[in-house]
Amino acid sequence: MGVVSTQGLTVQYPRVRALDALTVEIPEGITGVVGVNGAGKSTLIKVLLGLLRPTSGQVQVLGMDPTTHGPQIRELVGYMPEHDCLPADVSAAEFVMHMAMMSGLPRAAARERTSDVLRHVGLAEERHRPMGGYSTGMKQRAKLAQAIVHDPRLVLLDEPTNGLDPRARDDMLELIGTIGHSFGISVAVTSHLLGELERTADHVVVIDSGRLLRASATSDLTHSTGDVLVEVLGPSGSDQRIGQALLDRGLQAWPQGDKVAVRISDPAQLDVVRDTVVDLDLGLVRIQEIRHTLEEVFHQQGAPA
Ligand SMILES: Nc1ncnc2c1ncn2[C@@H]1O[C@H](COP(=O)(O)OP(=O)(O)OP(=O)(O)O)[C@@H](O)[C@H]1O
Repeated sequence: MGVVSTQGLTVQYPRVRALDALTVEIPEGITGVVGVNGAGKSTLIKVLLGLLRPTSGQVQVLGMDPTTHGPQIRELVGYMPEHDCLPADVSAAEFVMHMAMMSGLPRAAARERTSDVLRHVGLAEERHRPMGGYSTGMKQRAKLAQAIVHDPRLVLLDEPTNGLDPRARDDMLELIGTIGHSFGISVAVTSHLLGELERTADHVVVIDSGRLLRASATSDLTHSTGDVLVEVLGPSGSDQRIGQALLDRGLQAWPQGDKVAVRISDPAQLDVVRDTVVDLDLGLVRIQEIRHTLEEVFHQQGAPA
């Protein structure tokens, strides 16, 4: 069984049905929960934490029902809220330590875990400064630190890359990868950007208007296009030479940046590519499979991205 499973989960607000008969399984590992703003992602997280009672349907988080076992679930689950909710005049060290003790850790253990976790998220140096003076990226990392300080089995991250510049966003995604793959904490991370999580998430759940659009392993969605990208090392113009030589040998090839894309319909054609590079006395850097991006998959299907 997955870390989260829902059956026919419905949440009706007075005017909006935020979740509509949602049946989904979130397995161990890193799962991206993707949907446009208003799709119902935050509502799902609130139900999973036992903070919001569903109108109908069933939910299990780590095998427990949040409507009856909210406190037990919150002991084993970390939560990073979407919006800025950090007290401005408190330092990250004080705040994360406080959250660790709220989760039941004794003072000495809480202090040790706080210092470890702030180091993991890259806030070791700034940990004694009031968080009001932090950049958005630092605030997001402080929110992430409090979500994992009690070493949960599952962490729910609500739009952790919101408001970050591209570099801070990449750092955050890398950190999420480390939490999920090296620390062994399962992660459910929401995003309104379909393509953002494809390198980090093992699984993708796509929600649209409170309904499940798609749930599958990321690698199943981003399946191979059947084309490869060939990168060679040699004097300038080597990519054109290799492209022409491949065309001469009957392959379909076309330039892509400073590399050459080649259509492969038979695995033996990979040998032809390799031999052609050798015959031209060029260095073969890599032959790389070209995969569909998540955005391409969904745009082809006419689904929202
Ligand atoms: N407390 C509430 N009362 C009434 N309607 C709500 C409430 N919270 C959310 N909604 C509505 O429910 C729908 C789903 O909202 P939700 O916040 O779950 O979506 P989301 O996918 O997380 O989007 P966002 O990233 O913008 O928060 C939206 O139409 C929203 O306006």
